[in-house]
Amino acid sequence: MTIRSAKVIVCSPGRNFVTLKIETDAGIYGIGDATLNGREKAVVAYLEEHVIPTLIGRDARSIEDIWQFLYRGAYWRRGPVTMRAIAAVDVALWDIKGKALGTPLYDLLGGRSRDRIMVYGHANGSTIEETVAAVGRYVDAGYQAVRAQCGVPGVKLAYGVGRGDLYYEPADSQLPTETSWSTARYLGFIPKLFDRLREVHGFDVHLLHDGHHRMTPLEAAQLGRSLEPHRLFWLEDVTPAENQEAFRLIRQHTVTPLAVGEIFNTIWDAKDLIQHQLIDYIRMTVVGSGGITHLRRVADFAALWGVRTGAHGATDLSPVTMGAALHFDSWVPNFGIQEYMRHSPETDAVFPHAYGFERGFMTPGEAPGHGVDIDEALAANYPYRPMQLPVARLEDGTMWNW
Ligand SMILES: O=C(O)[C@@H](O)[C@@H](O)[C@H](O)[C@H](O)CO
Ligand SMILES: [Mg+2]
Repeated sequence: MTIRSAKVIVCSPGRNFVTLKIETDAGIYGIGDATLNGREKAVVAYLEEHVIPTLIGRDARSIEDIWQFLYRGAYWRRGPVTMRAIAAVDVALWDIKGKALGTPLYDLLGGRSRDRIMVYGHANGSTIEETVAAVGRYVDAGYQAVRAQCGVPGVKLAYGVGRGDLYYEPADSQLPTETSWSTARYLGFIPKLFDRLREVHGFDVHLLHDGHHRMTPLEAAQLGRSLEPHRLFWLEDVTPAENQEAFRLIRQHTVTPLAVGEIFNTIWDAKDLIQHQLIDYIRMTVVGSGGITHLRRVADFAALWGVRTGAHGATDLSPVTMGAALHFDSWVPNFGIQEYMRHSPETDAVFPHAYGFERGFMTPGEAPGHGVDIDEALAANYPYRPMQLPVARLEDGTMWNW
C-alpha cells in the first residue's frame, strides 16, 4: 500500500488547526494533527516543504521505518515543530493501518485495558466564588475530576481564567496579549481557593491545578506543601521543566502529586523526571511527542517507574489528537487521566468523530483507525486567522513565563 499523495489542510473553525491527510493507492486515507498553537505556519512549511515530498511512494504500512526516517533523517532532531510534523505523519499512518485492517487503533496497540477513560474538565472564574460555582457545574455534569483556576487579586489576566464555562482559548490576539504576574500574590491566594473548594465540594471530587511554569522550585515546594491538606489529584507545571533536576528540590519538600510534560517533545525531555521518580504524571500527548510510535515508548518507560499518563487535551489539540489519544488511553496500562477541554460546535462539525463523552468519561468509539475525519468542504469556510499566545511580565515589567 503506497503513499500516493499528502496534503496539509489549515482551517480555523473557532481556532486554528493544521491537519495532514495522507492518501494511498488502495483508496484509503489517514488523518493526522499538526497544530502548534500560535506557531502553526512553521509546521505547515515543515510538512509541505520538507516532509511530504519524501513520503510519496513509500509503503504506508511501514510506520516504524517512516518514523525513524523522519526523526533520524532530518539530522536536526527534536523540537516542537519537527515532532509535530512527525506526529501528524505517524497518526495518519496508524489511522490508515487501522482502516486497512478494519480495526480500531486501540486494538493495534494491544487491545483495551479499560472500559472508559476518566477525563478532567476546566473550571475557572475571576473570583473564588465563581470558581467554586464552576466546579459545581462540572460535578453536576458527572465529572469526577476538575481542574480549578482562578483570577488572583492584583494580577491582570491570570492564567486559565476564560470567558465562558466550557471553552477556554488562550491564543486570543494577532499580537501577544500582555498579562501581568506576581507569584507572591498567587502563593498567598491559591490556598484560600482550595480551602473553599473543599469546604463546598468535599473530597469526593478529584481537584487539579495548573501553575503554568511560573514558580521557582522553592516557591513550587511551598505551594505543594500548603495544598497538601487538600489532597490534589495533581499540581501541574509548577516550574519550567527544562531543568529536570530542579524537581528534586520540590519533591524533597512536598507529597502533593506533580504532573508535567505538555510542552515536552521526546523522552529526552522527561527521562530524568521519570527515572528518578520526580513526577507522578507525564502529560505528553500524541501531537506534541512524535505520535503514537514515540508516545508508547515514553509510556512504557514511565510504567517502569510508576509514573502514570495524564495527556494534555487543551482545545489547541484538535479532535484528531483527541481521537488518537483516547485510543492510546484505552490501551496504555499505566493510564492516569485525560484532559478534556471541549471544542466549539464549529470545530466538532469540521472534524466528525467516533469518540464520545458521558458524565465525566470518554470512549474512543469502534470505528476503524482513530475514528476522526475532516470535512474538507466545511473546513474551507474557516480560513486561517493569525493568533498568538499571551506573554506575561512581572509587576516591574520583567519578562516572565506565561
Ligand atoms: O494544561 C493545559 O491545558 C494548559 O496548560 C494549556 O491550556 C496551554 O496553555 C495551551 O495548550 C497552550 O496552547
Ligand atoms: Mg497545562
